[in-house]
Amino acid sequence: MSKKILILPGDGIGPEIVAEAVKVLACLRDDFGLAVETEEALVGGAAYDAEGHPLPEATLAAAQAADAVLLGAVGGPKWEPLDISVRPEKGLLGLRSGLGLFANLRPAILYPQLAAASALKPEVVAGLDILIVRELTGGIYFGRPRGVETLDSGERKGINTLVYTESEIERICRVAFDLAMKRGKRVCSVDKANVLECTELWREVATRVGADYPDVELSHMYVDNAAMQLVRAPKQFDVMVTTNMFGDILSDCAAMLTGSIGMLPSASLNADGQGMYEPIHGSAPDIAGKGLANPLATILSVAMMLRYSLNEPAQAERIEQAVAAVLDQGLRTADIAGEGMETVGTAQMGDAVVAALRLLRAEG
Ligand SMILES: NC(=O)C1=CN([C@@H]2O[C@H](COP(=O)(O)OP(=O)(O)OC[C@H]3O[C@@H](n4cnc5c(N)ncnc54)[C@H](O)[C@@H]3O)[C@@H](O)[C@H]2O)C=CC1
Ligand SMILES: CC(C)CC(=O)C(=O)O
Ligand SMILES: [Mg+2]
Repeated sequence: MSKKILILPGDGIGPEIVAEAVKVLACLRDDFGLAVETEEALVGGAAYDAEGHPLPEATLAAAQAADAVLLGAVGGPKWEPLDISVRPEKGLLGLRSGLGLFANLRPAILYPQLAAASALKPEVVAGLDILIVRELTGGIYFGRPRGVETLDSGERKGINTLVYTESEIERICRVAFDLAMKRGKRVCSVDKANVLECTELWREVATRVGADYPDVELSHMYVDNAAMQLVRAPKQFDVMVTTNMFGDILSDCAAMLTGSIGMLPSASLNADGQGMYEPIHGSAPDIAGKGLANPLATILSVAMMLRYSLNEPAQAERIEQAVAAVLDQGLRTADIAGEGMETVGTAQMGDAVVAALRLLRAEG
């Protein structure tokens, strides 16, 4: 039976990069027998404009009914004047919480072909392969109370709250330890336990969970130091596990070690293995509509979908091989091009990945 994939292009560069990922999916379906069918729906600013809400009920229902969701990005200056409760980003957060996608996996892998594009010296990043495991449905992005209140004095007060229960911390830590068992057997739990009680609890629970994984070496690091260490000596990390906001920030930082934020895919998983897949970047309003965006993070997100939700690891590997092949050919969007290198646009890059896939088939 065909697996159902819901496609949510979103805003800004979202539709441009998703179109390339859909070409790749279509190639796997037509040339490699992948049994998938796709359906498209609105989310984010596009949904707000059409229906007055960034996450229409029909979109959430379609996402819940799908085997997996592929999302581009949401948001942009057009919707910034809106109240936060109806901004495009709220649609994304609603999807994450509505689907229970508490585990966000953000691999930061340096393709050797892009060593020169990394923000760090080649000898510091060669072979880089970090997995950031970010808690995605709790923490300060969801905590209550929240909002802006007006005090008796007339001054306004902004409030957001960092909240985690023990069970929320435990389940994300277990995901991190289980994944570490299949990788380098090291987990670094990132917190701010020196000042935030909530993350003092995080550290305690991470330590308790770690006791169930005697083969995994657990370390703890404050988030400020972790940001610095990522830039100083990133290869000390294998799996990093952290809160929603810290993981959001650290993964953008890690992206630059791989050459560009346009290279980092992600998987957001719930307890049933259902997932949403998206690049870690946003809607990039500065380059939207220009055909300049790098579609590889979105294409690599399809590979993660095949691996984590559709149980098609061989198809996932094909995509990864095809991406490596186009990089070998020297194809570069502007964000990963070295000085003086020729660049290609979004659609050319997507077409090249499809051509590389077809070549793999021809080569048997
Ligand atoms: N998952 C999502 O839908 C996310 C949405 N956003 C939203 O996106 C909008 C823009 O946010 P920013 O802070 O500017 O972050 P951004 O990630 O959209 O862009 C940051 C910088 O990276 C570049 N960039 C991003 N993706 C790229 C790609 N595929 N290829 C080449 N360059 C790329 C952009 O051109 C920009 O210079 C905001 O409305 C924000 O709320 C931000 C992050 C994630
Ligand atoms: C709406 C934001 C929380 C999205 C974001 O920056 C992210 O998930 O990386
Ligand atoms: Mg982010």
